[in-house]
Amino acid sequence: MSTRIAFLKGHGTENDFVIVPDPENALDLTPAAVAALCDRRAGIGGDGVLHVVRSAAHPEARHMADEAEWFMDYRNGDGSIAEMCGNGTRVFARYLQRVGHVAEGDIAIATRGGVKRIHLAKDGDVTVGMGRARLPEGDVTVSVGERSWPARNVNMGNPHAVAFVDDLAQAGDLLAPPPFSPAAAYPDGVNVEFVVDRGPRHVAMRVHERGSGETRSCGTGACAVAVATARRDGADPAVTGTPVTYTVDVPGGRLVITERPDGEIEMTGPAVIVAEGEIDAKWLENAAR
Ligand SMILES: N[C@@H](CCC[C@H](N)C(=O)O)C(=O)O
Repeated sequence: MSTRIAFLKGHGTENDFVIVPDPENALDLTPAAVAALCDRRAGIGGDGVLHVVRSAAHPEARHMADEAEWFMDYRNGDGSIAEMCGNGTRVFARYLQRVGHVAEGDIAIATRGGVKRIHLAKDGDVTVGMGRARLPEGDVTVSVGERSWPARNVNMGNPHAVAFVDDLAQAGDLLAPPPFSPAAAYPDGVNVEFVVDRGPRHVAMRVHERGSGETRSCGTGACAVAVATARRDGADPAVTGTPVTYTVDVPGGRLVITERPDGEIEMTGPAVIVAEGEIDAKWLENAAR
């Protein structure tokens, strides 16, 4: 193995990622190695890792290789695997553009949540087709300390609980995952969004992400919030035949989410690469154990 492994660092509305290009899927990125890379003191630091692999070289993505050459093997900061990462898809696309794997315009990438279509402007925002939301039936409750709120269960490929609160400060320090019930609603854990109104079709949120803690933004979370807010507001594009757009402010910036009458959701926001460097392979090998 070479003694140096290339990496880049990027973010989308301050949801930040260590990008590890590994076209032939040669690296052994164990959960411990991912957690070490994401460690903000002893590692590089990030909410998660975007492992960049050719779809044809990854057992989970081979079936998508005809549609999308590149697979976003996303990992949470604690090393766990998640089905989807919305901000990650934008940053992943920006990386592919930067190194010349794709040109600006329309591209496709493979994710565990299926193939995602992305529109990549040269320097501007990136738009991702996020697919449809699923809204499983059943009451869900989330709590922080002594307070509890009813939450809407929204699945964007990954699970979300969306709670409307009076003030985002009610979410507290979010150092631990907010407890939820019933446990059966989310057998694999959940991302929890706390939401307040900011104006017509404009909300703000904070999020505690499964596997990463409180982050400055969550793209799938913002989509879940837009859909939950639309239904609360009595807006359903499938019924009215008219697209609905919400602006979702996150601590790290702003995302714009549109739900179309066919249920397809589009998310638009920034994606920035901030640095490139080399990882010491020996350090990573030790961290991987
Ligand atoms: N930050 C991401 C979501 C990442 C996955 C999530 N923590 C999970 O475990 O489902 C986003 O932008 O969507």
